[in-house]
Amino acid sequence: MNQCDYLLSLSWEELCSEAPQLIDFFRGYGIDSAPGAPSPGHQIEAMGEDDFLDIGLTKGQLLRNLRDFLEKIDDMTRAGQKDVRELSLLGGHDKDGIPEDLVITLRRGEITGIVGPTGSGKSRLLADIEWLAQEDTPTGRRVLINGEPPDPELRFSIEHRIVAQLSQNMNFVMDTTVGEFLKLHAESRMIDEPRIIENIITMANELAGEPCTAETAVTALSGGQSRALMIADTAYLSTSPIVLIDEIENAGIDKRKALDLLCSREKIVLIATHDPLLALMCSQRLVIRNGAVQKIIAADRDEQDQLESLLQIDSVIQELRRRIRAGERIREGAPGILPDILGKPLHEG
Ligand SMILES: Nc1ncnc2c1ncn2[C@@H]1O[C@H](COP(=O)(O)OP(=O)(O)OP(=O)(O)O)[C@@H](O)[C@H]1O
Repeated sequence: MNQCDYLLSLSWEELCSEAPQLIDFFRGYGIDSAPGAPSPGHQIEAMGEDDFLDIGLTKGQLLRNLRDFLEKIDDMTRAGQKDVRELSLLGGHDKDGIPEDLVITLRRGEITGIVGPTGSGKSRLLADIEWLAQEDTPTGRRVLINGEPPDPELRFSIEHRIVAQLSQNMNFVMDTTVGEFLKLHAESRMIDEPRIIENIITMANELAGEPCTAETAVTALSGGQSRALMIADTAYLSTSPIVLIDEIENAGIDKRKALDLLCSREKIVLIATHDPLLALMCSQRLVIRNGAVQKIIAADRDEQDQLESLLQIDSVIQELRRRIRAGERIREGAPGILPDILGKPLHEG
């Protein structure tokens, strides 16, 4: 029995647990689980000429659409499982054409920072990865997946994208609510789990601090809330194993939680940043100058100690921000703020 015949032989109840996406497919043609209806297969068999006229298809076309739909589900499942274990970057040249001495392999669960002066080429490096460059971008770099050049299907496919990009622009133009937006995204991924939407909203609220609900209009989200929602959405719904982030420093979100979340989902994360905290949270950082990676610095114990001190200072800034937002005055010696931290000098390095 082929997959299509098998699914048509299932009862509505069995279908609900084995292939819930098909329930909506059948409903789209008015074939629904009415009381006493044994299975969609039986209902299709019982349909007369007039019924097919009503839905504007012949029985053959309906079954063909069903097969196409099943193929699409298979495709998406395969894309989600596409096993990207490693991402390698091979050097091209800097802005003056001088060769870039770079061979690096990034693995899942690793966060790599990209640092360097304004205009040095951080976003360009992210774009090279997004395009899975093959000496065909201004830098001449090559990107390998699991040690090999990616096949063209992977490079140019819209559905099978293995790279998710979180850009600096997070403006929504859609007139919809957070819940509907996430539902649409989940449906487009053929994921039918209402809990996932709840989890994404809960996580976005943990990251942003200012809560939104499923009923909040996406156009009413602040910059920080939108960024937090996109990060949580990427972590839970995106099948892309590689995540690129261009600057989250000004978004007012909990950066460490955001990185921990992406890391826990076993993604390969690259983040271009000017923020010392974010840079130090990475497992390693690429230092870019004049369009080329000049140095790779791995995180070490000393820097992790510095990070702990910086995080304390950051928590003071966050607390100041919270109090100022709440309309409070800031007084010297206010509990929990200045004296605790200013007495602790940073280690010199
Ligand atoms: N190796 C290279 N060869 C030629 N052009 C390059 C190279 N690297 C970067 N560029 C170009 O230099 C310009 C600045 O690069 P980019 O925008 O990536 O800088 P950035 O570090 O992200 O800057 P910012 O910190 O301001 O966001 C872009 O036009 C980019 O295409």
